[in-house]
Formats: sequence, C-alpha cells, structure tokens
Amino acid sequence: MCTAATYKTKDFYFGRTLDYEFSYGDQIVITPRNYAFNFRHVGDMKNHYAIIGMAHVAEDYPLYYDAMNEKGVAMAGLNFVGNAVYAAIKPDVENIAQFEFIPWILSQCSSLVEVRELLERINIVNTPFSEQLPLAQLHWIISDENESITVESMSDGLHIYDNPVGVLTNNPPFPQQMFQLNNYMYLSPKQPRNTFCENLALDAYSRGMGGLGLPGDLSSSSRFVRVAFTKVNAISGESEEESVSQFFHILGSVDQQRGCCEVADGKYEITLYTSCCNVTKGIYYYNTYENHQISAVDMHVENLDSDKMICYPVIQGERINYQNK
Ligand SMILES: C[C@H](CCC(=O)NCCS(=O)(=O)O)[C@H]1CC[C@H]2[C@@H]3[C@H](O)C[C@@H]4C[C@H](O)CC[C@]4(C)[C@H]3C[C@H](O)[C@]12C
Repeated sequence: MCTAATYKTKDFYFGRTLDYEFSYGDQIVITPRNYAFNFRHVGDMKNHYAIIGMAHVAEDYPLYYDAMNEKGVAMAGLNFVGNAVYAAIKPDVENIAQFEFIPWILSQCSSLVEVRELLERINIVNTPFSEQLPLAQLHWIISDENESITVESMSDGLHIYDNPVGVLTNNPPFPQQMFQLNNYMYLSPKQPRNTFCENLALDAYSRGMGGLGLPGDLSSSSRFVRVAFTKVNAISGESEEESVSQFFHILGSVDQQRGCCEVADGKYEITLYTSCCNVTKGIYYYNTYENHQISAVDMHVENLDSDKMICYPVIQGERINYQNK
C-alpha cells in the first residue's frame, strides 16, 4: 500500500509513503535538463525541465516512483492492481509507455493547466520497460500548488479526476474513495456535543472523541480517509522545519509497521520510505523504515544543465543522537 498527500504552508509540499514487502533498489535521482529521454513511441527529447525524485535506475534510465520538476509540478505512481489497464498503440495520439508517464509530464509541464492539455493527447500504452521489469499497475496523483488531479487508465479508457482533497492511496478507483468520505463528514478535531439524546447525560470523557470512527486499519480505503482527515486538519508554522516536520507527521498517520500486514507467509508490507518534496524549492526530503532521520537532496545545488543523471544512495540505518556520550 502506498499513500500520497499534498500540504501547503508558505511553500508547497508533496510526498508519499512507499509501502511494499521488498525494495527494487531505489536512489534519489536528478535528471538534469540535457539528459536525453528516448521515448519509445514519440522519439527523443534532448532538453527539458530538470526532475528530482525516487527512482530505480536501469539501463541508464530513471524509473521514477515519485518526483517533482524545477517548475513546481509533482507526481507519484501508486499501486492500482486489478484496475489499471494500459492501451494498445493508436495513431494520431502521443503513445507514452506506463514507465515513461512521470518523465513525460514532468519534463514539459510547468503547471496543472499544462498537464491537463498534455493529457488530452496522451495514450498510456502497455509497452513494458523490459522482460525483467514488466508493467506496473499504477494510478497517479499530479499536483501543483493550486490543484491536484488523479489519473487512472482503465479498461474503459483514461480517467482524469479533480482531486480536491489532495491525497491518494490504492484501490478502489478514485471516485469510490472520494464518495466514502461522505460517511465520515461528522468527524471533527473538536470535542463532540451530545446530539445522541438530550435526556442522557453523555460525556466527552476523553480528548480526541471528535474523531471517533476514523478507521484505524491499513486497508487502502481506510488509509484514504485517515490521511485525508489528518491532512485537512493539520496545522503548522510556516517555516521549512515546521512544514517538513508536519508533513512527515501527516504521512505518519498511515505508516505501516512490520508485522501488521502479512502479504505472504512470513512476508510483511512496511513503509519502506516516506518522501516530502518541497516543490517550491526543489528539495527532496525522505526517511526510511530503518532510518528515521530526515535526509535531503537539493536539486538546485547540482548542475542542472548537465546531460548525465545524478544519483544519491538512500541512507539507511538509524542514527541515534546520544546526549551523554
Ligand atoms: C510497488 C510500488 C507501489 C507500492 C504500492 O502501491 N504498494 C501497495 C500494495 S497494494 O496494492 O496495496 O497491495 C510501485 C510504485 C512505483 C513502481 C515502479 C515504477 O513504476 C518504475 C518501474 C516501472 C516498471 O514497469 C516496473 C518496475 C518499476 C521499478 C516499478 C516497480 C513497482 O511497481 C513500484 C515501485
């Protein structure tokens, strides 16, 4: 399972948890402006906006899971197993392989307005990256500081939904996820009043009772409601430290601990990493299951006019700050 969310203070933040039972081998990857993308069906793109995100690198190609560009657009792919269906190649449209979708959008769009224009001509096709790395069944959240959308390629075509809550998890399809929020509209961060029966002396005997009923399990639909409730009510200061810290707390509401979600005999899904992009400033923050310290890579420190990918390893291993030795 995975969860993505957006958050706005002075700057705009976007990130995700990546939950799985194993890692494909990830790195923080910067694709500078002059790295040539060779799109399988639409040809070469020799220069483009610079991109930074988490990716698996294969054959000198950045297979991004989540990323942002230097213009303030960010996107993430999340599992959509059993529902994602990619199309066959068609004439007169832009045929983009599923694994090319993040580079295709982030290399040329500086806003969601431009993303929507590009999506009018796109056909997301079922060309796998390689035999070893077959198609991933995903759906996507794409955001800038003004709005978010969800993109789902299904058997009945490509769906583009406004995403007014700015969160995404996995199944079921997005309209059903949004609809179920109706069931929780009574939830509140405030203490509840007794509307049950005025003749009964009911008591708000504990803090937090306004959120009673918020689902606590790890299913995708429960995580959707929980992260939406947390995100829309989250309050923080505007500084970078306060905003980043708060962002990790928002996604912390759907963190997966080893042992609680068994996916096969003795195999457990865990939150492998959590990312937080400062989309305004081009800084990619992350922490991992094994390393709670927040690490960061700032794209603007690099030579963004280069033609070679720049990769940073994911830092693992807890770093405990002893105070007395
Ligand atoms: C497994 C990841 C999604 C995690 C997730 O959503 N888990 C939920 C589990 S469940 O549904 O709720 O059961 C996805 C997100 C991005 C994916 C990767 C990216 O799409 C990039 C390439 C794409 C290639 O086609 C396959 C390898 C791959 C390197 C993908 C491997 C894997 O499918 C990733 C890492």
